[in-house]
Amino acid sequence: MAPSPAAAMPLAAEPDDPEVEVEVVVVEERGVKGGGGVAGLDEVEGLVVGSYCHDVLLRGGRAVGETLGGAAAFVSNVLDAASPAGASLAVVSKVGHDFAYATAAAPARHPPVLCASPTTSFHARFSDDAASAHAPDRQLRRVHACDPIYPADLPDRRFAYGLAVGVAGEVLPETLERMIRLCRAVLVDAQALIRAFDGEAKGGGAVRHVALEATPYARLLPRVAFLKASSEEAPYVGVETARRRCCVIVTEGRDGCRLYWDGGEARVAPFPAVQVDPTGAGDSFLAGFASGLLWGLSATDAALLGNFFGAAAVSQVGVPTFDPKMLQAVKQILEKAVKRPCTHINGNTFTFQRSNIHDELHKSLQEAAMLVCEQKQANSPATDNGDICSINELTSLPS
Ligand SMILES: Nc1ncnc2c1ncn2[C@@H]1O[C@H](COP(=O)(O)OP(=O)(O)OP(=O)(O)O)[C@@H](O)[C@H]1O
Ligand SMILES: O[C@H]1[C@H](O)[C@@H](O)[C@H](O)[C@@H](O)[C@H]1O
Repeated sequence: MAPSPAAAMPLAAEPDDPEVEVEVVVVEERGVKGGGGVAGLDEVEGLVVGSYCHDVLLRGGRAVGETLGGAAAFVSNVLDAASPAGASLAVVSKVGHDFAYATAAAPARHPPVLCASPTTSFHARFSDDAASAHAPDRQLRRVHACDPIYPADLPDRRFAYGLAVGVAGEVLPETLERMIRLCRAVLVDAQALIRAFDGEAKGGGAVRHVALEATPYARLLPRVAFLKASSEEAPYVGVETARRRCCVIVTEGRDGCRLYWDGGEARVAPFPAVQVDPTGAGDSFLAGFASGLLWGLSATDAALLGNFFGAAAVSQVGVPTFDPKMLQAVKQILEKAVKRPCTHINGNTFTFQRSNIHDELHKSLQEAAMLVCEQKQANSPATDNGDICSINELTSLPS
């Protein structure tokens, strides 16, 4: 998998920023010491910033499920499961005293900060006719909003990479800027930047989108490595402008995803899934993608891992539990595929183009994806992932 110089892009560090220069040296030293994990990682730490939340799923006017939500929960779930040995994670998340999932796997591993305000909560109203893969599959209302995450809430140390994954406007522009200073490479979910909330009248504020260019986040884009948006969010991101500043990934539901960088683009094929709940697909995609970069894959190859975990996420309600056999199979595939003992997050540049192992990697992961489908068929609908109530109408959520 030789890096392609034509498609290489420098990391988003400001050359005159002394803080960032120090970080480059420290992380590269860690990376080349090697010998730790399969991809040669030795203590590569990631930073995930975004709050856990409560999700209430509604259909036909009534609640059909209540689950742990928040991109940080889905993202840390995938990164903990799929990263190579030697990679660790710090999660900065805020919840209120009413938080119902402190003992669920992700928050138990990465405890949130407790605030006086209530836990962020969303009502997701599913329509009966989400026919197109690109149609909005649900209407979201933010019912409660926990405190924002301030720059001072971030740990005062350096990270190999960071994921800005707010759901309710909690990642402030100054917090993203601090992340950029602390992390060698930052990956951002557009939903953290472009969500606005209509009047918080009774019943909460409907989630809508604003143009990224009109937000204070826009000026930070040249220092972001990857920006992920769903096809619904893409028009607000302005892909043609944004791709000149960073690599933009647009997820297209069951159709997979597309990557756009300055000078090229690629389509990455999806994996089969039995969809029961689309919530968290984008979050799981982004984390799968980041773990692909950690394994040393090019961006287009890493997007395969994004599609893989996006598909796995829609197969379960709430934060998914992965079959250990499936995870073992995925890691074996990656160990076999990745020969070079380095990670692109630790290198000086990212490469974007598909490598010559892309198709083979897709085929092998497809076999592992079948394990997810088999697991789904073997399990009864209720999953043990911290649901408040079990949901019997799972298959009636739109597919
Ligand atoms: N039905 C599906 N079958 C297979 N893969 C899917 C399906 N739905 C989603 N995915 C995978 O998950 C990725 C993200 O999905 P999608 O584009 O729907 O994100 P999203 O709208 O941001 O999701 P959410 O906001 O619910 O987290 C897709 O790019 C794809 O790889
Ligand atoms: O739990 C979900 C999930 O994190 C989604 O990605 C986000 O769009 C929703 O707002 C949130 O409720």
